[in-house]
Amino acid sequence: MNAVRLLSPTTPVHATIPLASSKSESNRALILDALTGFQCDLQNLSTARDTQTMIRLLKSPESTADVLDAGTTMRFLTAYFAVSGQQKTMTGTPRMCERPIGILVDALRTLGADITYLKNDGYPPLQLNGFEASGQNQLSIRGDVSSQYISALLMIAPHLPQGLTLTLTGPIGSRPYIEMTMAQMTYFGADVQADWEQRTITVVAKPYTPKPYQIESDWSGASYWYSVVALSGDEQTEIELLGLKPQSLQGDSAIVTIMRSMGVDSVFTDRGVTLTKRPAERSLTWDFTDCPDLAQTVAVCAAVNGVALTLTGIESLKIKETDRVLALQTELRKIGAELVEVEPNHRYEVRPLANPGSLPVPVIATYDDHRMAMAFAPVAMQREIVIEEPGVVAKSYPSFWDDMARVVPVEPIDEAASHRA
Ligand SMILES: O=C(O)C1=C[C@@H](OP(=O)(O)O)[C@@H](O)[C@H](O)C1
Ligand SMILES: C=C(OP(=O)(O)O)C(=O)O
Repeated sequence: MNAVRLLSPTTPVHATIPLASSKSESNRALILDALTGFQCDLQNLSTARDTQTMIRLLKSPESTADVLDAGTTMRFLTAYFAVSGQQKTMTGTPRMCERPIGILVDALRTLGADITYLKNDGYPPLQLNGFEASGQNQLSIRGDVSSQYISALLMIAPHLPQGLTLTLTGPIGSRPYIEMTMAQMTYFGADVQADWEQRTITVVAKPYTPKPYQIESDWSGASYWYSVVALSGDEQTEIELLGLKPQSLQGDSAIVTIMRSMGVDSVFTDRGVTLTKRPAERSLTWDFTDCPDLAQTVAVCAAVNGVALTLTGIESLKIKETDRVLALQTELRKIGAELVEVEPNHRYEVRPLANPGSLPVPVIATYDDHRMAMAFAPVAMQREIVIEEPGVVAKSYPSFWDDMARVVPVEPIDEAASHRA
């Protein structure tokens, strides 16, 4: 199977969705557990491929760690293997080998790691050759490329002989992910303090304390269900998402506020959150610096519902699973909208196409990016749509299509078979 056809709903939309658990929380918990010597009872770990890859590689005796396309797994494991003195080759998919890692490697080298690049400077694959603490405990690090470098360094910092003080330079992207890291470290007994005015984060040398830890459902995965409700034409639509809490470590819980403007009410219960429809606003401006993984969901939803959306803070999308800005620009045209960069300051607008003509059933390419597939799927609430390479969702939300089938008809298309016939 290499595509799915989604048809518009034929019955009222009332569904309970179990959701995957957070791969971000899971991958942090796994590194912190490893640093306690694997003594924690981690509950509700994600079934996401990124997390399953982390679990497999943490305990693998093999000398090559292939992280596939998992950014956090690459960045967190590089730091963990480096400071624990393991000799490993770190590699991944061709796209992973185009995603920068030089900022993290430079920092780890300053701390005492011996790391060499096997192909291109600044990018995987890498060879980790061992660790001898340099005694250095102060580092400056850019905050505007990926917060994952900062999270990776923070998590290993309690195990450095003199702890670590990071000074963040430039704008700080994805800050809630840094705060998630700090909160999970604190839970496991670390002494970590941020002074956001001074732009420093200080970690004391002190081992983690093993404890049980329960991982929350995934707010990034929840965003697609918000879009389903926003795009539903049925005023009685109701979707219950299990395992989400109002006070979350995940910055992507900002979807509650964004989607309030775009026509979705959220009511929290002791099981999770129930989504219903409310009147939508006609325009919205949102800065995605803190929640880059929501940008695709919101852009597609705005395009279909005719909300005039202005997006800022989406520069980091260019170095994720694909160039997500380019991918959105190409695929939004198939549903009659465009994403236009408006100078200055990297502002983008989602606008209806000037001359859409009569558009055929959109066939959406997914560029090895789970979020392209999941962001476009809710379009089915309004019109038939085909999503190519649906298996991409396994990166973060393997049961996505099963969950989607609770709401709309989902038909596999085997293109190879149709060509053979
Ligand atoms: O730390 C994390 O778990 C993540 C941080 C973000 O990456 P950047 O910090 O590179 O923006 C986010 O896009 C990614 O999906 C998960
Ligand atoms: C960007 C993502 O993940 P990562 O950077 O961990 O590959 C994502 O899940 O959208």
